[in-house]
Amino acid sequence: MPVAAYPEFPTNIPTHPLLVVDYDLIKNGNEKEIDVLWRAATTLGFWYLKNHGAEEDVEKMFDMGAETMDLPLEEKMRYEQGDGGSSFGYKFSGANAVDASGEPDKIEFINIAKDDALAWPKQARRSYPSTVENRMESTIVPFVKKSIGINDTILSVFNSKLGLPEGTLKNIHSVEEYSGSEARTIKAPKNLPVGRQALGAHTDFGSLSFLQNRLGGLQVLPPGVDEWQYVKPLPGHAICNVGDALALFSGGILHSNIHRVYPPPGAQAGFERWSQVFFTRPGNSVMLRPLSDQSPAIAEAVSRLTEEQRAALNPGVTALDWFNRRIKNQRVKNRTGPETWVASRGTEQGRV
Ligand SMILES: O=C(O)CCC(=O)C(=O)O
Ligand SMILES: [Fe+2]
Repeated sequence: MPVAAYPEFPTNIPTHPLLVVDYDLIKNGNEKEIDVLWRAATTLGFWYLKNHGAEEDVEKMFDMGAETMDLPLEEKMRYEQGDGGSSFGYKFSGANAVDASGEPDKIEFINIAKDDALAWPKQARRSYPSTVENRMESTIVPFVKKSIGINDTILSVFNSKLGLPEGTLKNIHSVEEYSGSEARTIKAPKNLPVGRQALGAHTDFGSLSFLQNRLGGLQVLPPGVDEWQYVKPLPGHAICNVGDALALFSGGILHSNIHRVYPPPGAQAGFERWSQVFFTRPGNSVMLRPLSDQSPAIAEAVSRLTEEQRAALNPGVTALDWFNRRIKNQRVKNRTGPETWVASRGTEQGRV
C-alpha cells in the first residue's frame, strides 16, 4: 500500500517536464487551458492533470489494490486473465514479456472491466477476488465513474479541436457498448535490480489513460529523442496520455507515445511501487481508422502522410481485435520468438 511519506525523487536525475493542465479550467471551457491540453496531446501525448477531483477515489483504489495483492497467490490465480487475449482479471508477475528476448515483466496487477463496474451488482464480463467485489460499490464504481467523466470531458475537447461532428468521439466510446475500458491497480516489488524493466516499452492500446503513481519509474522516449527520460510524479497531479486508438482516429494528429516502467530511482527503489490507471478504450465493434470522412482536418493530416504511414493508421481491425492481438502476444506463454513481440506492437513505429 502506498505509504504516507516516500523519499523525494532524486534531484540529480533529469526528468521530462510535462505540460500542466488544469481540469477545472478545461471543464469550464477556458480557451487558453484548452490550447495547453491540445499542445500536449499533439506533441508528446502526455500531460499532468491537476484539479481533477479524484484524489480520494484513487487512495481507496490503492487500498483495494493492497488488499487484493495481499491475497495468497493461489487465490489470485483463480482470477488470472489467461493467455487468450482478454485483459480483465489478475495478471501475475512474469506473465508478459518486456522485450523481444522474452524477458518476463516484474509487475502484478488487477484489471477491472468498466462493464463490470457499471453493471454491478450484476456480472457483465467476469468475476473478481472478494477484495474487489467487496469494494465494488464503495470504491471501484465511484472511481470508474469519475474517471469516465474526466476522460469524456477531454474527449469532447479533442472532438471539437479535430472538427468532428458533435458527439463523434463520445459515441465511439459509448459506456453502453462493451469495451476494453478498465481500471488497473499495479504493484511492482521493492529493490528490483537497477536497469531491470518492470513493465516493457509500449504505447497504450486504447484512447486515453488516466494514471496516478507516487514513485518515479515511468519513463518516456519523446519523439526525436534517443534517451529515455523519467516523468516525475507530482503530488495531486494525475499523468494523462493519449493511446493508439486516438492516434489512429485522428490520422496521427494526436500522439500516442512510447513509455515503460523502470525501478524507482535513488532511495525510492527501496519501496513497493503502486500505480492506479483508468483506460478509456473504444467500443469493441468500432473500426480503427482515421475519421477522415468526418473531419477535413483529419483528411488533410492523412493526405500529408506516406503510403506506409497511411497503411499503419488503417489496420483494418476492430478495437476488440486490436486489443486482443496486443495482449495475447505479450504473454510469455504464447511466445514463439522475437516475432511474438513484434506481433504485440501498436503505433511504436519500430522505436522499441
Ligand atoms: O505504472 C506506471 O507508471 C505506468 C503504467 C502503464 O504504463 C500501463 O499500465 O500501461
Ligand atoms: Fe502504459
